[in-house]
Amino acid sequence: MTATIIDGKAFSARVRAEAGRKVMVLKEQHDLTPGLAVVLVGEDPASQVYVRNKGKATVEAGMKSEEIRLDVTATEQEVLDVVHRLNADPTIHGILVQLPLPKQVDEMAVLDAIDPMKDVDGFHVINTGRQAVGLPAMVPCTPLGCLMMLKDTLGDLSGLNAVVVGRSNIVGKPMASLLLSENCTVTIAHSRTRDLPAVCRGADILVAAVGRPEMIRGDWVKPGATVIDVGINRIPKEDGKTRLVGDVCFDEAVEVAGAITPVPGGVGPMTIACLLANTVTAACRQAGIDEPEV
Ligand SMILES: Nc1nc2c(c(=O)[nH]1)N[C@@H](CN(C=O)c1ccc(C(=O)N[C@@H](CCC(=O)O)C(=O)O)cc1)CN2
Ligand SMILES: [Mg+2]
Repeated sequence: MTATIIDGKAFSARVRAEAGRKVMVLKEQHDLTPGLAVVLVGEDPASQVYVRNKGKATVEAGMKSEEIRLDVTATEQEVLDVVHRLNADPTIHGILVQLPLPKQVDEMAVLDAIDPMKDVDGFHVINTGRQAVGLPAMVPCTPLGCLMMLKDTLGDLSGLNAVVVGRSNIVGKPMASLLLSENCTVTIAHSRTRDLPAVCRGADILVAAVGRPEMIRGDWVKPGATVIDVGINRIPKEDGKTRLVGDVCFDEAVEVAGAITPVPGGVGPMTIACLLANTVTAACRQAGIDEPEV
């Protein structure tokens, strides 16, 4: 039996459309236009594409979009100055600093400088802590998108065994915390985990976020499990071009899993859709109004 393919592209279109409808209500009923600022430091080609796509999606949803580009040689202070200016700008409700940053800039210092209310990436420790203890928080976009797809596929997640492979601050750890909030029994596996294939085989929900192309094989997957592949790895093809693969060997896993996200077209598109959703949420919270029901 082959798995159901979870279509992140179609799902993300619905999330984006919903954000757009909410923006329309906010404009009409509250004279509020949510604004998102994205800061790009340097010229990393993939980051340039993501930032361009974020700007386009923001405008398509009817929001204000501001893009700030700094040279690859920018100092930490220059990046902090931009963040401070955006923190003080009342037309900007969401601030995102595209990662990775050049090595002379301390990522933690920059993320820590963003006003937690405007932290639409959900990377500020205040938001990490608030989410962990069950308070309203801004939730990181990629794990939020994964959770939406899981709930759409499985309904109630209570009591399911979830294994998250990877312990990064931007995906693995927040993903595990969100799954715990949904009453899953959660294991975070990583490079030091003993017998990783056996750990994965115990998972009803398997989230792969290690950044290693096709590391998770078909025989690591429990029959019928739901597999969420966060990996985006560009690998060389024989013709000299490249192709995109996930952290899961899709062709093997699709024969075993109950449902699986493809790469591309799975988790990736949900990241940008959730960014729009988070910007709407941030704008409403800053204005002290309930998020519109649409
Ligand atoms: N400040 C942040 N930096 C980064 C984040 C983030 O959430 N916040 N995540 C990633 C990059 N990223 C968004 O920024 C992102 C990655 C991939 C996709 C996407 O749609 N991927 C497509 C394939 C695209 C391709 O062909 O390369 C897919 O999976 O279908 C969207 C956003 C790191 N930095
Ligand atoms: Mg750095």
